Amino acid sequence: MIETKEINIDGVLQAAQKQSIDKSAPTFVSVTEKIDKMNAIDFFQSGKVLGKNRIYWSSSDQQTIFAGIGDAVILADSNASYNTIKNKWKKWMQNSKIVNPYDNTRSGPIAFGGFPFDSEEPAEELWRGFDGSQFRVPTFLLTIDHSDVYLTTTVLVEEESHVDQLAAELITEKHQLLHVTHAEFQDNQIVLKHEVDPEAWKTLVERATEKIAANQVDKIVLARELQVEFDQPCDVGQVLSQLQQTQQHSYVFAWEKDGVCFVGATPERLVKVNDQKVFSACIAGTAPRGKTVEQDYEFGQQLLCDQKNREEHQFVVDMIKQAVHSLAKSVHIPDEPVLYPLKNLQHLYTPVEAELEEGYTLLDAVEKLHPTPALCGFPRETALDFIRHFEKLERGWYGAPIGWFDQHFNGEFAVAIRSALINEEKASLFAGCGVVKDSDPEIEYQETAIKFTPMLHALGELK
Ligand SMILES: C=C(O[C@@H]1C=C(C(=O)O)C=C[C@H]1O)C(=O)O
Ligand SMILES: [Mg+2]
Repeated sequence: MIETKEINIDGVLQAAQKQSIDKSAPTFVSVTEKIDKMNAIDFFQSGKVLGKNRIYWSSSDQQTIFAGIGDAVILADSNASYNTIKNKWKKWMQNSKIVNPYDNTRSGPIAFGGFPFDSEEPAEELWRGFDGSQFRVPTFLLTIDHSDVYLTTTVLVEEESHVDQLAAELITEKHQLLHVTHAEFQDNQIVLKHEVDPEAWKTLVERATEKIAANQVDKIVLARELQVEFDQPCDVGQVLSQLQQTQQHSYVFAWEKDGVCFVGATPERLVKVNDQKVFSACIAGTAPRGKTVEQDYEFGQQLLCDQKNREEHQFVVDMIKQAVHSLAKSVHIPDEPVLYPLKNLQHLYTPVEAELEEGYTLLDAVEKLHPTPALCGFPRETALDFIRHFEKLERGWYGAPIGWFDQHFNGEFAVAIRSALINEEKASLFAGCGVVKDSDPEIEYQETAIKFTPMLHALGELK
């Protein structure tokens, strides 16, 4: 049984309404309480009953986990402007009533969402509804930070709001979410699998290598799609549970909108900012895991010495270094990459640490960094142009920044790879790879095939 500390939500809402009347503007109300231990995926799953949009985020070390239900406040911009999102958030924070007795910003009001991979690509068929940049502050947010568990309730109170009714609704819904003893999960089963035109994709890789050979560009990241069908609507909670259990060292995320859910387990941090300290990461260059310890070691050593993979990696390091230097000081980047082991494959990894210059925020860093050569290529504009014209896939939020920020723009964004867009009985999976001058289309094809596997297994691939 979960006991929450008594907070007089009625009283807070009434005070907020007074504030709304005084300012002739709605008030952003956020109330945080500490609660007993609760499993975040159970919380996510219980949100299904309320029929509201859900979000999920687990940091790659699983020390910070969020699960959110409902849209209390939406920050969106169809042009995917970073500034618009920043300004909208600042405005809400100025018109707010925040009750958070805990000295932990992850427990207060937090916005979750993402920017598209390419702000100039319209959201069409597949990504309908995911146009532009979109963030939301969930009505109910469960935060698990190390061993502390919080529940933050957010609501807008307007001059005309019926606060008694609002308070009653929130209390009922909160009860429904917190008092689930057994969240129900359903096994997913893939019944159909379709790779979208692999031959055309290999031809495209060849075309990219020709462009590289002609010295028009150095690296282009090309992605492809794999479509699957289930025997019944896919249970996203079950997918998250699988990803969380199997994909260590990965950010596990879900962002649901009107029954369509973007889900993934990505190893790639774009940027994290905490009290002006910046952490970014260069992840590019890939090898499979070995079947034995010896073989695994051998593959790892080969990867570390492999010219082609080192080149793929170095473009990312050089660009991130330059971007971070433009808004931060005390930049620390090791000279050599190390291995980043995942369940099915291993990458070359170079961590980046720095201190953000005053006046810059997390969103400035995201804007500067995205898209890195890990997802796009180098030089950026030429690679982007190639992707726009020749890649068949509608990328949407694949390869894009997805993450969260708090009241003071502390937060974290990951790069949304190793991901899938789930729409009831159907899902599309995405995987890409860095094409450089020595790329062989067949080998790149196999690399993307391995990148699909974690998601395929989590979705219930037919064994
Ligand atoms: C593009 C993806 O991954 C990127 C490409 C990699 C590569 O080609 O070696 C490795 C990690 C990421 O930088 C993806 O997983 O979809
Ligand atoms: Mg590669």
